[in-house]
Amino acid sequence: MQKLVKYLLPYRFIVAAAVFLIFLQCLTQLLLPDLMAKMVDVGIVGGNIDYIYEMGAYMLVITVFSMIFSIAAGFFTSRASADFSKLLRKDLFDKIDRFSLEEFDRFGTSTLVTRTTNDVNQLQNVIMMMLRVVVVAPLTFLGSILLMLSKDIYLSLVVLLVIPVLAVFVYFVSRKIIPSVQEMQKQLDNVSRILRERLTGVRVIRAFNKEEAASRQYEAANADLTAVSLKVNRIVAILFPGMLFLMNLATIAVLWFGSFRIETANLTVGDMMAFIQYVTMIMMSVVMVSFIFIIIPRAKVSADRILEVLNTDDTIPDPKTTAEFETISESESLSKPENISTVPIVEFKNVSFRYSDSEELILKNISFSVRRGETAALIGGTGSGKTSLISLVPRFYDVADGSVCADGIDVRDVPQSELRRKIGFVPQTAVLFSGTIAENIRYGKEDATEEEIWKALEIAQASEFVENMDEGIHSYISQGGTNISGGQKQRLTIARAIVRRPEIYIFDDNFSALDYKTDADLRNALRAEVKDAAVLIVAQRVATIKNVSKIIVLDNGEIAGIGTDAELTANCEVYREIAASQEAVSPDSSQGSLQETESQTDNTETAE
Ligand SMILES: Nc1ncnc2c1ncn2[C@@H]1O[C@H](COP(=O)(O)OP(=O)(O)OP(=O)(O)O)[C@@H](O)[C@H]1O
Repeated sequence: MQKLVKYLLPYRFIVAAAVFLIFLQCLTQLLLPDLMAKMVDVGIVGGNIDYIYEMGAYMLVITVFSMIFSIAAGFFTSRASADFSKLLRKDLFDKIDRFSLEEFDRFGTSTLVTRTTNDVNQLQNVIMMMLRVVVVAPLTFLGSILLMLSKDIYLSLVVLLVIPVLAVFVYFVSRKIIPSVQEMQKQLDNVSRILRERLTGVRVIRAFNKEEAASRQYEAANADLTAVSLKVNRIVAILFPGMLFLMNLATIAVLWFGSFRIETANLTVGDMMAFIQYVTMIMMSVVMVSFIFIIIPRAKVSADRILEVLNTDDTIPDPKTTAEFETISESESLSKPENISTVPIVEFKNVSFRYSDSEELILKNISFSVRRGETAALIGGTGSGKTSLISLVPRFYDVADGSVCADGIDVRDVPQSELRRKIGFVPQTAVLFSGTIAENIRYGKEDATEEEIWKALEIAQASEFVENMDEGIHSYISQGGTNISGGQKQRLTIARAIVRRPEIYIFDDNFSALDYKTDADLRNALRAEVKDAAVLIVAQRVATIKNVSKIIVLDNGEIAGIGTDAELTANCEVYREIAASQEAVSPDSSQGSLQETESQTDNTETAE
């Protein structure tokens, strides 16, 4: 937890001011019992009304000051703790933002959300309390004891005997809380994970009439969380009445022994009343410390969870010494075709790959290359490794063996931002963010003009439906793109990649969600636009990739064949099987074949 203290350092002056004000407030509190004792002994017992007024006025002024110090300290502590959590949340967000997909897979999204929100809030609350307690508790404790001793040593011993009993009680009860608090945090993660899945999958749940099963699962998780919260609260419920009991016991002891001391020694009634106040103050400081015992373990759990994120080493770091891509301007590259066709823009050299959580290789010995102006289509059964393969190009994951090169340079040797600048990636699941269509498209190119946006939409076959929207490209997309159709969403994500004018387009099975005509129109428009770029495309339908010069057939993580449709039909058993299975289930598949819709010119230059 100490490691997180650095987040308070920028606010050290605010913290210092808060601590100083709390210190002053504490001193004023310690003055009051003695003034009250004097008021009782001289004013009440001695019948001196003026003295009562005088002491009363002192006490009033001190109380007002105490209140002012307390309010000002409150402002400063809340300021420091709020700023602390703002800074911590920012750092957490920045760290998570840099995570590779491997870390996302490892942590899971819901726990990252809880850590950035709930756990940071826990720490914020703790800091607010701690700033007060670390000053008030020791100062009140020691101050009260010294003042007590100055009045009557014998009576003080009675009180001092009760304190260790209280401390031992607090220690043992608090120790019981720590594991339960850790468990509570885990259960909270579980509830938020289930809630998230249920909410995002609400359509599937309804379509399959699984509401009951879903609510049973949620109820079970909820019950687990309730059970562990109850356990923690039960312990807390024992702690406070227990402490109160001991406090009352100490007060009774002071009254009992105090009455003897009044008779036998020279203890005054006022001093005994002050004694009772000191006892209360001492006990309250112990209560405060015990409260720390409860909140510190909670905060420790939160701090550990936050530090786990902050200390996670990037599994995909940028290289220390970076290579640089050769910049070939567009005009140059177009005018010198030899420049652009000799070095493959994407090359896989004996690549093997596994996810960090599995032993098994997902890709084995993959070698192929794609040149500028060339399209390569990946086809293969479900789970054959197509998505995994294309994820290696933007370096979402690192290879286990071999290498992936972009423009002749290993992707591990260039900064990721440089690498990704070359790539227009369209993920399998269309993801849009809350904001306007233009804002979403500008994720691809920050400074894209409206003209460029419309052009990209046109190529992606999205301009028509955007035109029909009330505010065109300034129409608002609600969270996750729920106010547009799945196909429309998909086309917008394609436009987002196109606006970037990348050198490498990667489409992860995005066209199979479109109808055949839109699919064909989009490919035609794209082919005309991306003459200079390489296109890597995951496809499901053989019929739509017949014109592609390089079809890569994946089977169980291995390349089963590379070639044109004709070559593969002649030589690749897996390809024939895929084609045959699709013809068998889709008698009209030939209608959508690009052979019929595309005018093929040069089979090395076609965009799928
Ligand atoms: N993040 C991950 N962690 C662990 N294993 C994964 C992960 N993603 C995919 N896999 C596994 O890797 C294998 C290949 O998955 P991949 O998604 O690459 O296949 P695919 O060919 O794209 O499938 P589909 O056509 O269904 O999209 C599968 O066995 C899958 O279970």
